[in-house]
Amino acid sequence: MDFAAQVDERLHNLAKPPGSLGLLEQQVRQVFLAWGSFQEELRPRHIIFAADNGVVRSGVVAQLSDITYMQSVHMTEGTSAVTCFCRCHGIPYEVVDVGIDSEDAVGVDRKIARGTADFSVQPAMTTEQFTRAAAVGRERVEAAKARGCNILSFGEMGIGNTTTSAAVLTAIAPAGSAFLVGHGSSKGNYRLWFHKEQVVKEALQKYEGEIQTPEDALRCVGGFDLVALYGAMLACADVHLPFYIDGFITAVALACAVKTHPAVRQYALPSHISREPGMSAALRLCGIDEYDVPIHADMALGEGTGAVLGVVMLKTMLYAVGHMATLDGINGEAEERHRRRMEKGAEHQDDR
Ligand SMILES: O=C(O)c1ccc[n+]([C@@H]2O[C@H](COP(=O)([O-])O)[C@@H](O)[C@H]2O)c1
Ligand SMILES: Cc1cc2nc[nH]c2cc1C
Repeated sequence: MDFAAQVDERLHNLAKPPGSLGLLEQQVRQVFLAWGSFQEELRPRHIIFAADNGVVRSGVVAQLSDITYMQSVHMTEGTSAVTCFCRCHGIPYEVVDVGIDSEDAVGVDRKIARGTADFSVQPAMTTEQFTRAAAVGRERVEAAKARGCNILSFGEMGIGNTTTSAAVLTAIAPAGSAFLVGHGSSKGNYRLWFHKEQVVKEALQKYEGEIQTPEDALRCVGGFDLVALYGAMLACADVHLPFYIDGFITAVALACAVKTHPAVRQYALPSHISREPGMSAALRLCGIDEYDVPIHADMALGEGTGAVLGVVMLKTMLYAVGHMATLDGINGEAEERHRRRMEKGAEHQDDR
């Protein structure tokens, strides 16, 4: 029996109606297949790539870009949403500074530049910067693997990165795809939203001749966080490490990675559906349907909040797989109990 058949048999034989744990079962199945073995313990790590985006100078966000630096510092101190989620569940994490606009680095210092260039004026980064950012992602995954991690979750922090993600997605999605640009962290600000759409549209016209591949799109209109995520996801496929994506930004990085190297899909687990309108389109490019996503909770924070919740669900499910009674066992017990009850019933009838 090949390993996939063994996994199916094991899950099918848990003491519950087959398939009744829905996506939890499907995800634990995917993780066993990614590992190529049954492992009982989850050794997670959450990796957050943080960077600033030059396109904020085109007025696409309402927030100060200084929030990238401040929130990344809070992450290292454990006082951001995602790092509270991690601490609550004992999940180790790291913040990787791939390009925060600050003199001092935050967390793991892999700063490539103090933010990207404004893509409405020039390509977001040079080819050399692209290569370095992708290598940072790969290096962090290899380091996690060397530490013995068997599951990763990815998050990001970067004011302006819903604009870079929408621009990359527009470049790689089928022509004419609608609703790829969203409100980002400025929910309900329609003036900003229209402007953002315009900035994305004009940039894609500007780089039309230059963008042929997902990598071109990431370099011209992406960000260092997106590129590091992209490099990290490619590396996960190479070292057989399954990983959870989070919201819109990580979904766009995944769409690029799957387009470049389709095997990445086998290692990628969706966690939640972001409120950003482009989320579903990005997932569909990866072959993931909205119904394949376990958490529909109107979240749109980023940082990897949904991804960490995915890890928590997986840990719960893995424990259940390791400790649940079997269907064969419970069926046998039920038959035995039934037989004894019938015998008892017959004895009572004899008594009468
Ligand atoms: O992950 C998402 O789906 C998501 C949706 C909206 C906002 N965000 C977070 O908010 C920031 C980007 O929003 P914005 O408006 O500055 O482009 C960035 O730090 C992301 O982590 C993240
Ligand atoms: C406060 C704040 C926290 C964030 N975390 C991720 N993106 C964010 C954007 C803002 C504005």
